[in-house]
Order: sequence, then structure tokens, then C-alpha cells
Amino acid sequence: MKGRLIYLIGPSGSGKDSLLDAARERLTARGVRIARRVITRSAEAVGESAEAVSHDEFDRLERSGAFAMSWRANELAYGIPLQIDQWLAAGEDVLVNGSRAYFEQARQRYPDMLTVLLSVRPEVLRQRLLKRNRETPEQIEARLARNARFEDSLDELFLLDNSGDLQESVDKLLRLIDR
Ligand SMILES: Nc1ncnc2c1ncn2[C@@H]1O[C@H](COP(=O)(O)OP(=O)(O)O)[C@@H](O)[C@H]1O
Ligand SMILES: O=P(O)(O)OC[C@H]1O[C@H](OP(=O)(O)OP(=O)(O)O)[C@H](O)[C@@H]1O
Repeated sequence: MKGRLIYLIGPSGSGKDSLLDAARERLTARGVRIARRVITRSAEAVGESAEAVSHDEFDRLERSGAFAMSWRANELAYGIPLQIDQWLAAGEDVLVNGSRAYFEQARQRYPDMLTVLLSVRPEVLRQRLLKRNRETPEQIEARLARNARFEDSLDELFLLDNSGDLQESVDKLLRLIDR
């Protein structure tokens, strides 16, 4: 039996990384793998949950077929290691921190994927991005402007509002996965 891909998407600052970190133990207990992304961000900014590489190294990995999925956004490149296909083939569910712009390509490759769109009220989103303090104010405005592209353009997905308490969002995510 094949495992299921869970494709978590949402605006920058909606809380994808926070949600995955907070849910990690309970996801692991359910046998859900969390894909570790490869990102061309500094090791310092990328944290523990991803692998930082240079642009050259990223291009080399991409050319050699190391990624099941890869995309570019926000001046960065992101790759999901090919290993997820082995996990799925072995019947394990895999959760990926994905991209809205890559949604159709992901769905073509994984037609049965469960898509979860994390959302946050716009005024809360700007405040969270400013408070996170990882990007410059210009980069934050560019990320907020990017969201207009995706309004009403995505379908067949579950909405998960993360404007409130993070633990409640963890509970909602697990309920969606358990359905
Ligand atoms: N439910 C929440 N309540 C309050 N702050 C949150 C919540 N979820 C995330 N945050 C904060 O919002 C900021 C953006 O979250 P992050 O996980 O980095 O988002 P993303 O990975 O989607 O860009 C972080 O500073 C994080 O601590
Ligand atoms: O097409 P989009 O939906 O806009 O997504 C573009 C990229 O931005 C996010 O990355 P990341 O979580 O590293 O950035 P963030 O922390 O700023 O959201 C998301 O996970 C994608 O990799």
C-alpha cells in the first residue's frame, strides 16, 4: 500500500515551520515522516529543520536528480529529497512544507495528495513577519504582495486557520490527517 503525501502550504509567516515543529512528536508517533528541505538560505537562518546549501550545490543536486520536487521563490531555491518516494512506496505518509506556486506540479506527481492551506488574518500576518525579524522590511512587503497571486486560485484543499493558538492548530492538523 502506498503512503500519502501531505502538502502543507500557506503564505510566508502563516506558521508552516512553527506548526511542523510543534506537531513533530505527534506526527512521528502516527508514523508520518516530515521531509527535510534543502534550501539556499544561510545555515543560521535555515534552522534545524532544513539543510542549507549554496546555489551551485543546489543546481548540482537538482541536475543529478536528487529531488522529488524543487522550486524557486523569494530569491531562494527549495528541494524535497527524492527519499520521500521511497517512504511513500513503503506505505509511509510524508508531510512536505510546500509552495503554492508549485501546487499544480506537485498534484500532477502525487494526484492523491492531501493539501492543507495554512492561513492567517492579513493584519496578523504582517505583524508575525515583522516580529520574526528574518527578512528586511522590503522583503516582507514583497512576500505579502506575492499572496495576491494565489487568492482563489487553489482548489481541492483543506483550510487551516492559524490566527489563534498554535496548539489548537496542531490539533486541527492532526484531525485532518486522521480523517
Ligand atoms: N499560532 C501562532 N501564534 C503566534 N505566533 C505564531 C503562531 N504560528 C507561528 N507564529 C510565529 O509567526 C512567525 C512566522 O512563523 P513561521 O513558522 O516562521 O512561518 P512560515 O514557516 O509559514 O513562514 C514566527 O515568528 C512564529 O513564531
Ligand atoms: O509559492 P509560495 O507558497 O509563496 O511558497 C514559496 C516558498 O516560501 C515558503 O518557504 P519558507 O517556508 O522557507 O519561507 P517562509 O518561512 O518565508 O514562509 C514555502 O514553503 C515555499 O518554499
